[in-house]
Amino acid sequence: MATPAPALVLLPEWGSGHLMSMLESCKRVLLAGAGGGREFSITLLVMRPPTDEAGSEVEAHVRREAASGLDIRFHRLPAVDPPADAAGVEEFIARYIHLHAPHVRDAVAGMGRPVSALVLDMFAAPMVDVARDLGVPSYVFMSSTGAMLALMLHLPVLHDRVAVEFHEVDGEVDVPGLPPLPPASMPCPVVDKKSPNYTWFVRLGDRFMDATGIIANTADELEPGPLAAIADGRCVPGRAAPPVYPIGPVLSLGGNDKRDSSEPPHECIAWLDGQPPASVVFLCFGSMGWFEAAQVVEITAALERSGHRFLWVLRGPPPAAESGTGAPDGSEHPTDANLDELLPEGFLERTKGRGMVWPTWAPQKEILAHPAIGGFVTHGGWNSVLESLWHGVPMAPWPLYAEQHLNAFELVRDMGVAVPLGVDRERDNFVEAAELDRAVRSLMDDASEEGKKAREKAAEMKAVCRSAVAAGGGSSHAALQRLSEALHQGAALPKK
Ligand SMILES: COc1cc(-c2[o+]c3cc(O)cc([O-])c3cc2O[C@@H]2O[C@H](CO)[C@H](O)[C@H](O)[C@H]2O)cc(OC)c1O
Ligand SMILES: O=c1ccn([C@@H]2O[C@H](COP(=O)(O)OP(=O)(O)O)[C@@H](O)[C@H]2O)c(=O)[nH]1
Repeated sequence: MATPAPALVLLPEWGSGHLMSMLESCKRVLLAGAGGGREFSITLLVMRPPTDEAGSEVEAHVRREAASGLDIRFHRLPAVDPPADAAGVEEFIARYIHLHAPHVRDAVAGMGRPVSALVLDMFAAPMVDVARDLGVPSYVFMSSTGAMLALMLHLPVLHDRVAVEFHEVDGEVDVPGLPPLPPASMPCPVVDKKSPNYTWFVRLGDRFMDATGIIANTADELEPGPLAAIADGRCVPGRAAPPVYPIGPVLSLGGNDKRDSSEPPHECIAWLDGQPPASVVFLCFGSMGWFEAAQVVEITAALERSGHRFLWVLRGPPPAAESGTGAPDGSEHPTDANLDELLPEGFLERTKGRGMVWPTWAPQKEILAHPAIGGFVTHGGWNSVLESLWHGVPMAPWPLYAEQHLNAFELVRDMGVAVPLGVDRERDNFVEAAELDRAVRSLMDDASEEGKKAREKAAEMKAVCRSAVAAGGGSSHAALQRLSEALHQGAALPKK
């Protein structure tokens, strides 16, 4: 009897940005392997998400992927009780995932076939120990930037070197491979060293070092500085980091992404069809972004003043925002906005013909692909950034949560694909109307030198992204081949 194809066993965090980006990346491994005579199968370990909303999203992904025709199996892990005493979101996620360790162990041990990798979400990195005990390789999947990866690997070193809070540092924070970092660009989980979130991030960075490899949704040419720093062993002096495989950009597909060509276009797309090329600024803030009424007023004032055409995805507060009882994993989604309540009187009439406000989930990838889009005001989530770069759209980053302040810094200062937007981090990332107006003009005005540079750089990055994943010489394609080979070589039957 033929030996079954070795398995890639995936343990994603349940959030769509993490789960789909890991799965899409591993599907590429599957397809690359099949082309090179290296067969793999995928088994996705499904944790019961901590909220019903996340549960329904995961189920929708499972149903769709089960019907994809690829060799993807789903293994539901037994439910565990969520930690009741977690003080922060990242702590909650990491601890909740870690409680599944015995079930992950049982699932991998019982695969009944060689295992090429236990592929772990960044929040699941401590489970490299499970893989080691079973004698199978472990890979961390980094759904964020190479810069965030360099920072996380370096964090245990920074922890020893920098005794004070980062905002108390005199000057900037040095992370190998990055320009000196203003403390205001540090990611949310590390801004308070007394928080268990910080402790977890130090621990996660440390455990990344014990993985067999790291799969990253980025490309060598997009982030040469941080990726070289990691490869040269500069992030943790005296210790070589695991090999990093930058196989991106992998654009993650969500549930609403695939439109049948026989369907009429989405309303946003139909509206864009009537706009001149590169004339519309698109504003959209990820799966969790929403604004208080006072901020909405500032945005409307800026959009009225700038005079530019706009498509604005405006969402309302999540149901729990009023009661202050958010989801423990921080994943509560905004509601559909009530435009009559949120927008100042007369705004829609005054901007009629040149502006559209869309109050619910929008087809962001399709929108960014539309020729009418000339710029993107984005929260700077890494998936949104990759989608923007894929289509050569310059950005103005408005970071809101997670690692997005770091992403914003990298986009403006390192990659040059974005114009800066002044965000007041002390005031819940508030942006004044005058500042948004200035940034939109800078991004969109033909005469703006700053915008011109960002547009040119974004166009360059579009070419870079596409050539990186191209067969026959693309750096990400080559990384995928190296990864496929390493996975093929490393396959081992789990020890019982
Ligand atoms: C990458 O660094 C961080 C990521 C997160 C984080 O946490 C999270 C938790 C959930 O339960 C559901 C989620 O969807 C979710 C998403 C999330 O980060 C997003 O990940 C994207 C990449 O896949 C992207 O980079 C976005 O910018 C993120 O918003 C949290 C965190 O600390 C708060 C991180 O440092
Ligand atoms: O109205 C929306 C809002 C978001 N997205 C998609 O949701 C993902 C957001 O991921 P990102 O990493 O940018 O941010 P997160 O939501 O995880 O913070 C991206 O693929 C977007 O295209 C979308 O399609 N429509």
